[in-house]
Amino acid sequence: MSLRSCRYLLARSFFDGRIRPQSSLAAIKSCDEIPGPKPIPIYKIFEDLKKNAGRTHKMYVDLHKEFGPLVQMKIPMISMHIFFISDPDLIEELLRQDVTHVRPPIRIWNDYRVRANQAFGTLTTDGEEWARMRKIVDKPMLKPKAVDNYAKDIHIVVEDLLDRFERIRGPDMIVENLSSELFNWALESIGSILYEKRLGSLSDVKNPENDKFIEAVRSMFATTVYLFSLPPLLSRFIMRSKWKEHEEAWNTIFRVAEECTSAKLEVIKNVNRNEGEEVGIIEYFAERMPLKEVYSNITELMAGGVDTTSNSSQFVLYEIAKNQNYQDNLYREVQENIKENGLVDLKNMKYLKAFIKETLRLYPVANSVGRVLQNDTVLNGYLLPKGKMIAYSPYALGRKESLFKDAGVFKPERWLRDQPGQDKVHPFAHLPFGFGPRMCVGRRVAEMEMQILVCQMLRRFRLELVDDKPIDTWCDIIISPAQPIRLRYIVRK
Ligand code: HEM
Repeated sequence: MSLRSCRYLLARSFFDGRIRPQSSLAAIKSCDEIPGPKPIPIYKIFEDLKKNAGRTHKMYVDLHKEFGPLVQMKIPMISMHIFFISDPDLIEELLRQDVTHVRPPIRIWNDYRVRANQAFGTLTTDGEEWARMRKIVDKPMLKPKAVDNYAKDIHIVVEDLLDRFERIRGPDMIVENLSSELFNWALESIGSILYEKRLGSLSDVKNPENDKFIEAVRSMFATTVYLFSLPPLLSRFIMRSKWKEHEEAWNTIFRVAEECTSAKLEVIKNVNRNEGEEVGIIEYFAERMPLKEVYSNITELMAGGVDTTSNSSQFVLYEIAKNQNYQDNLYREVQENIKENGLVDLKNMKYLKAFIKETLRLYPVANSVGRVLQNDTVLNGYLLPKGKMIAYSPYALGRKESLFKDAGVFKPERWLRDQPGQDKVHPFAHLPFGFGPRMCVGRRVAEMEMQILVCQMLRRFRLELVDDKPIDTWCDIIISPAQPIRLRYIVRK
């Protein structure tokens, strides 16, 4: 940015009142002065992608170690200019003042919707359209009372998973392919909430459509890594086969979700409701948004509900098996909170919640959470112009020693506030679900699914690691285990 345009932005920001009067004009620096690596030329993008395959989350750790809490990255040929922050005070300043909640779009996802004549859902849209839809989606997805109503179904799905584990365990008590089992469980859980019916992902005779959906979500994320940093037209031209794979993945995702949604809409047509009667999610949406948006939002919720909860749950089970003393603590808490109806009362389970929080600190699903600045903004003494992208990496924050003592150590106690001598954690140092009105809409469902999974799993099994080989993380848009997690499931007497 030239000095002239920088001065112009500064002057404009003063008039707009976005720079506090005490900030002296001379002290505010241009964003060009923010430290960062040398811009990647376009011909090196593929080399860079290859070099960092699966490790972009670790790259963010390295970036902040080398360049500090505010870093800039540039790919000039495609006009990509993004800032990364890892100081929770700055993250708080940014997210609290942000009233527009515009996330950097993943252009190929949007491009697919336009080309396939599909509507956008809350995941892919912004501005007034997003705000209108999000208001509708929030109620059945985030309101605690609404989410409590899903507990019974989530519980039944977990029990089916555990019955299945007992059936498929080998003589050595090992369940192979945990990731596939948990993908199916997560799909079954979100399906039971959205469609109020069972999809059959956990039965021995499976519906092939479920496998196709799971594979399509995996492929959609995996191909996104290659395609998203280029303009859609260019990536379609240069990486034809990846584009085809990406498009086919979305076709399957939309087709399977649409078939389930249409079947539910057919059922709803024939139901006579009493005034004020509680309705399910699809009916609730259908009364409040155009049909095309019902389809797109249900599709995005179904797709968003699979890899996220399943990968996090894999890490939760791994840490339980790895830390037998923590497993004992968890089991004790579960036993103390069994209600008369046989279900576990999740409300008071502080240790369980701390355990899941600690898992998401070390293994957050989202690689980065970003916003597009809607105003010229001064952050850390630099002027960041309107329209620029800014992001934080939950993984880099979680691994930062200055924010978490013994950052590499799994220690659920750090989240128990009533324990003496606990370090105070900055509230903006741990945001695995994002923050504010744009926060993950599936958060409460995901938390409840994981909590019920752990409780019921521990009531039935003691978990043990098969071997001591460390498990690394892999990242393609979302973070997952780099190696298969192999556990023994020993039935409790
Ligand atoms: C451990 C589980 C999960 C994690 C860690 C997670 C994380 C996130 C994060 C970081 C965001 C971006 C938030 C922001 O920009 O501030 C997000 C958005 C979103 N998530 Fe999740 N998620 C999880 C589970 C789920 C589930 C189960 C669903 C579906 C039921 C879901 C659906 C969505 C959707 C639709 C959005 C976009 C919302 C919007 O932009 O308005 N997520 N999630």
